[in-house]
Amino acid sequence: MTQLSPPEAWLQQTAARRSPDLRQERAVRTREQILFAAAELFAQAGFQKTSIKDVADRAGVTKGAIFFHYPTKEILATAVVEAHYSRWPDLLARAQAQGLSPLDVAFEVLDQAAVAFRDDLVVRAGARLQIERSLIDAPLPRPYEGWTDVLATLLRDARDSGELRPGTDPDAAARCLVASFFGTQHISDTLSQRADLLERWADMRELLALSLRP
Ligand SMILES: CCC[C@@H]1OCC(CO)=C1C(=O)O
Repeated sequence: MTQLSPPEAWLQQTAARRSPDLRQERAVRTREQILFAAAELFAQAGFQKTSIKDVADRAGVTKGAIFFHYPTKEILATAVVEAHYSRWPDLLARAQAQGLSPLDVAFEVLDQAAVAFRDDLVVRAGARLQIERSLIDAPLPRPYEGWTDVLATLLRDARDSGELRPGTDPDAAARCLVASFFGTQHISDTLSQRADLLERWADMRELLALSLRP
């Protein structure tokens, strides 16, 4: 007697056969589910204290499903760090779409980054993994350089439009902005899990604006 598939399983198989995209959509959803579960655990416990089983349990999938999408924990951590950096181009585009001056775009994008570092789980996880990068045997993206380049370009535009204090080196100022933001979010994370980040960043931002504007 042939074992009949239960109607639900059969329907799913039929649907999958009918629209291969359904299988692909499900794979994309599973991949995202795993990434967010990993981000949650990496942000809370860090790389070494998070196991693939922990991620599987949190995502509600099997370990096999994880290894299918992310063959190693290092590859999974790299995907989280890459997702962290993938947030910034949209943030910059939104800041640039507001018709602000170059210097005001620089501050706006960092203001919004502060909100993301406080509220966005993937951003928080990526920041922690970068701190723990020496423990992760994988070629993670180099930290800080992307932000430094973007801010240096904005500050060069600010200089060229007379918006920067005369004699200010845009590249040096960009490095100072990155170091100031990094240190502010790191101290806030250590002391309050970033609960007070917006207030701390507002204090730092005020001092930086005073030193950068003519
Ligand atoms: C904007 C400051 C730099 C930023 O702060 C935390 C972190 C994670 O490594 C960063 C990066 O790599 O760009």
